[in-house]
Amino acid sequence: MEDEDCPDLVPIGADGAEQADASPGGRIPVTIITGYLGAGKTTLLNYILTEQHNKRIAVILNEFGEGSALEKSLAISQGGELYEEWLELRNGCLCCSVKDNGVKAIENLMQRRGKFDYILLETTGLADPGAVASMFWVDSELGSDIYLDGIVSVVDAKHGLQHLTEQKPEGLINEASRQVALADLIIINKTDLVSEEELNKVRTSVRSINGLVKILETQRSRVDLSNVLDLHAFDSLSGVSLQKKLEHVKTTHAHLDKAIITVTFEVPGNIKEENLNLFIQNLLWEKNVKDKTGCTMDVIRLKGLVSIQGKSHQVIVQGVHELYDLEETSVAWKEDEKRINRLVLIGRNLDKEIIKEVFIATVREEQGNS
Ligand SMILES: Nc1nc2c(ncn2[C@@H]2O[C@H](COP(=O)(O)OP(=O)(O)OP(=O)(O)O)[C@@H](O)[C@H]2O)c(=O)[nH]1
Repeated sequence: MEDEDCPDLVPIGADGAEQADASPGGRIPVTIITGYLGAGKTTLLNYILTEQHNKRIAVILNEFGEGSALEKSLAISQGGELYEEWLELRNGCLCCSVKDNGVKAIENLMQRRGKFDYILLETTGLADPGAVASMFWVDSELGSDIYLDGIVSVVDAKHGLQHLTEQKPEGLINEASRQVALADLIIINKTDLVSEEELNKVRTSVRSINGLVKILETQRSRVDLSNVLDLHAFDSLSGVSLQKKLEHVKTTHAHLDKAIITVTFEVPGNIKEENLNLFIQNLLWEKNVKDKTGCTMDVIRLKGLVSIQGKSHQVIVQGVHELYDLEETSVAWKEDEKRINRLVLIGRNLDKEIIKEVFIATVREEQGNS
């Protein structure tokens, strides 16, 4: 498919002419919608596009088939008119294909800047949303015009448990679990198809993977859009809400061997930025932090608020796979406030005590100083 086939605009609202308020800095948010096959992603997309929210939304559909490129159409009826949106991303290596074609598609979209103010990107049910997120989170050329707002993962209430608990051969990750691990919002959909007991099991399973994520339960992917759009999950604006969340997050326990879990810990005191970088790089890049059995701790998502020496405000730590970022938030440390570092890690082979020990050892020099 040629460049001009990138998604067109989807006018939203009574006449489609009104622009919503610009995002901070005039940048356009990107929300990644992920979830296992048939969970209800397209249903969610259609719901968002047809709800009233005073935004003009561009849609990217990212489909990969078995061995050949697929294309998919999405027809949106709005105000009696039918808009058909197309985007085809060529198949091949998943990450490269997503990256190359995705950036190109966005570049094309950017040329129409001003005509839309939100991007929704639906990944295929088998995609690693982390690879897609990395592309939007760090690309420096695009960084100034768009930003990753959040990852929304739809879970099928009926089949989700089976997908989440499916044992993969050694070394392979369960994609459904990874999608839950990376999510900033989980929508458990199709609740009409399950009993309360079954729903509890799915909810428990989701929570055991991701102790931080907000969970909504619904039918036909109908959710209050304020929970889905403008999450600011990857920028320092989320610092305020993250603080409360971190205080309540608990370390979870694996239901299965090798399952993805959430680990959280607190360490008081100020730390040096370079020591924090060292800790994170050992974990995410060098991968030299091991569990008791010698397995490498595999961190998929990292979030935290820390107290960096010389900084008057809390610093937010964000990580997705091997990428991470530190950014000062608008939350100032109060004069009499106890300085503290809180981290949440989601991944495999995580051992809370070992990670905490490694953290303390890496930042030790600065403990107790202010
Ligand atoms: N019973 C029931 N069916 C639903 C619900 N939500 C969506 N469906 C149906 O489930 C099927 C799959 O929904 P989609 O929105 O296409 O799911 P998807 O995640 O986009 O699917 P893929 O793109 O194939 O991965 C469709 O037939 C929907 O109509 C729900 O809450 N309850």
